[in-house]
Amino acid sequence: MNRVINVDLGEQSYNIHIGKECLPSLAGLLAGVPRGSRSILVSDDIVFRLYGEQFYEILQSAGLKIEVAVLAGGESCKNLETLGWLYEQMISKGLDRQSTVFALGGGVVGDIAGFAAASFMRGIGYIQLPTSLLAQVDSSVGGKTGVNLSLGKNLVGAFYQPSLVFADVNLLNTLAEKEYQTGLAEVIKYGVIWDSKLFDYLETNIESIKARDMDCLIHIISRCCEIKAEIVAQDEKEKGLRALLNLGHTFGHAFEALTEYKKFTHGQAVAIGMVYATRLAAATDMINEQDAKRVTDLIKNYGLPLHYGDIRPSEIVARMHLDKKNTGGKITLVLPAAIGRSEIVGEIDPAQIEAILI
Ligand SMILES: NC(=O)c1ccc[n+]([C@@H]2O[C@H](COP(=O)([O-])OP(=O)(O)OC[C@H]3O[C@@H](n4cnc5c(N)ncnc54)[C@H](O)[C@@H]3O)[C@@H](O)[C@H]2O)c1
Ligand SMILES: O=C(O)C(=O)C[C@@H](O)[C@H](O)[C@H](O)COP(=O)(O)O
Ligand SMILES: [Zn+2]
Repeated sequence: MNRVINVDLGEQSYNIHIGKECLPSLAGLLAGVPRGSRSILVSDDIVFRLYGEQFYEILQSAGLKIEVAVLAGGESCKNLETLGWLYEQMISKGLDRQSTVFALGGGVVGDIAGFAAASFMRGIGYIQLPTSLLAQVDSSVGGKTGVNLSLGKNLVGAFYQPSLVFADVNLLNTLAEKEYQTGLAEVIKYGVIWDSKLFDYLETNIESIKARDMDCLIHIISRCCEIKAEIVAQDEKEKGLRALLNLGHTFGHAFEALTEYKKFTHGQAVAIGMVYATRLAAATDMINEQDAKRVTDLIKNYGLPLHYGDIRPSEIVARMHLDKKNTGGKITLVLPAAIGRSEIVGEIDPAQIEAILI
């Protein structure tokens, strides 16, 4: 039986299905997808090679006319050029306003395909089929779609909700170790911002989680999706509360952009960002030393990096000024106050940030 979590957004509400070896149940969930028009399965090279045929057959067996578009994949392809290419594919393959986009892959595919769906012919339906841990716990839920610019992450995009999220945890068996760790960074984030019990669970079950025990994964993915659904239902467009999901991201996005999206995965950059957000919180007595140590130790114990390397602190702070949470040129950050509780703090002095970037 799949776990089902509802994202309660009025007319835009949808379900997240999470299960083990649950692919056969997907076809039965597609009743609402219009059959008269062509749909498109968007994926990346690696995922399509592993799972493309299987998903293609499931979608066909549900009576859909399916076209395919395969991106090169990786963070450096999450840009306007790839988006333009995808629009051309959608036009040349005969998609129309009743068409549906199926995003099969990690967060990169999900964010690009979601934004293509949001903007193609002013918006068509889309379904998230997340295949990475990061996508199953975070990016497939909540409707943030978009692409990067060379100046900064996700600077162009839309809030646009999918009609279904379907996650088969068994797909994670083929995920490279670094990509698995990258998803764990976002999982740790949920523990720090919202749920001390989840944080304890991550500390206690480290060996089973590292070994990708399926029951642990179902527990973690379900809990992260529940938290995200709760936050998004209260603040879909990030007027306030939703910004908590950005813990570590203002630093992390700067690390990613300054290394041309090549040195760190998103989760690695967020992990380092959480270390520095925690350091800043400790320096301003917002969090006690013991909790601050627990955050950094957990990140380290899951094999994630703790330092950004040889980027100049002044450049990091300059990039942090481009973050979408800022207003009037002042930096806003999410800082941890305790395990399970973080706060959105505005008007942070850039010199204070630079001082902890050691
Ligand atoms: N929209 C949101 O709310 C949100 C949330 C978090 C992150 N993001 C975005 O998500 C992106 C990162 O996502 P990601 O970590 O999934 O990266 P990704 O999409 O690049 O996937 C990572 C790598 O894993 C491969 N892969 C994916 N599933 C696989 C599987 N089952 N087996 C083997 N290989 C597999 C991919 O081909 C890729 O090489 C970033 O661009 C980030 O900004 C968005
Ligand atoms: O869903 C959200 O809200 C998040 O902030 C989740 C983040 O993990 C994710 O990386 C998101 O894409 C960052 O959003 P951004 O608005 O800072 O670009
Ligand atoms: Zn993120």
